[in-house]
Amino acid sequence: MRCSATPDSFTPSDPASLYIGLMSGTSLDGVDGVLLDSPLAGGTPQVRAHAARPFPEGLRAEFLALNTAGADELHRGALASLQLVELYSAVVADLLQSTGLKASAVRAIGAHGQTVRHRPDLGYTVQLGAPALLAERCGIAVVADFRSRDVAAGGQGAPLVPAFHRAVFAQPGADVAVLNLGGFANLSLLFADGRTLGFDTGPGNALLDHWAQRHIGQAFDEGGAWAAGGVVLPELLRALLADPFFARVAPKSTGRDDFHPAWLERHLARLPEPPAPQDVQATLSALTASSVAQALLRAMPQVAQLVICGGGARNADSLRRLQATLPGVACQTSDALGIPADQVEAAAFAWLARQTLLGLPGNLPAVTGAAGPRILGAIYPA
Ligand SMILES: Nc1ncnc2c1ncn2[C@@H]1O[C@H](COP(=O)(O)OP(=O)(O)OP(=O)(O)O)[C@@H](O)[C@H]1O
Ligand SMILES: CC(=O)N[C@H]1[C@@H]2OC[C@@H](O2)[C@@H](O)[C@@H]1O[C@H](C)C(=O)O
Repeated sequence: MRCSATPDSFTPSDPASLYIGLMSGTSLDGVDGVLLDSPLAGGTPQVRAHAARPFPEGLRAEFLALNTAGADELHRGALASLQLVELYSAVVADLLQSTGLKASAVRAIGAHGQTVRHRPDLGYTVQLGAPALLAERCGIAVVADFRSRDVAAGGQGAPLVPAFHRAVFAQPGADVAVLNLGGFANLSLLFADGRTLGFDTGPGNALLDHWAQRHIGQAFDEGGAWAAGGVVLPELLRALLADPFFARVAPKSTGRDDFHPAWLERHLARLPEPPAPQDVQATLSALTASSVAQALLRAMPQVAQLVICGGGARNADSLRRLQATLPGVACQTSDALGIPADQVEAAAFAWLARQTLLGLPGNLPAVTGAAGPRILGAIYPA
């Protein structure tokens, strides 16, 4: 368990301003939770506490397996959802304990759930979880299933974080881009004139994690040190970047349905000889950086600032490659702007739960392509 809170006990901005956000993302590393203080009167939302718990290995493996067709999926998915709630409840308990708050002080929990399929092209997206059980366990209202309403309105259901990125990272008079480097990567473009755009750019860490697990037996490449010692294979990089997803115009979103180990294997099999695994890791890292840079420069050529969040912000090799592909852009992690990189997504889902309870839209139609703004999610009362 990792847990931190603001050092002194705090008084919330107003009695209805505290929300918890729980994020278990596509990299399948575990659950991040934050307590967000987002005053009714407005003002920039503040993270007051953070807690994180890793997935037990069995649950991680089961969620990974549930990303592809398999036997008895409904039963297995239901059981995995119940296990996820155990982890979610533990993170909520950690947050309450570290802040000394009672459950009744928290207005709602925004629980993302675990994405196991994402097919907006077919009209659905699936985030596993058991929100009724979470509400029962915690005694706090839960908002869940954030993406389906946007998909029902013809949208991609993702990315949903751009509106929150605008609330916390926009700077008056500046064009700012925000990159979430999770299992997959997405950009938010915060234009100085008030417009916000955003889309998924492709793989973030998911393929890097897969390759590191397979060849060095580690869940991820710590600091990107292994990738940094490899040599980028230009022919492979060109072939990977030729995937039609990268050229598609937004709105667009992606996930393990599109970029998976078999996709990589198909490309590797076409090389004249088997590459050194470390060079493949370097090439995958270059793929993330190049796909982000290409998409960013196409959509916001004048960009001068890039804020990086998500666990990939802890990968020095990824940061170095991003900076090298974007020489004119000042790249910094979100830590420098007040929200540590691994807390931003959880904070976004706390904020989205707040939007829902206040009867406000959470999606941005210009981002997702939905027919209009929609109040997202389903509410499970305390
Ligand atoms: N110290 C580190 N060195 C290198 N990589 C790291 C480090 N810490 C985290 N990561 C990377 O970040 C990933 C986790 O990122 P994060 O939690 O933001 O993803 P996620 O929320 O699961 O994904 P998504 O945003 O796609 O839903 C890990 O799987 C790993 O690849
Ligand atoms: C379907 C799904 O879970 N998508 C995630 C995933 O992880 C990154 C990228 O792909 C993004 O589109 C989205 O998450 C972020 C938090 C979002 O919705 O903004």
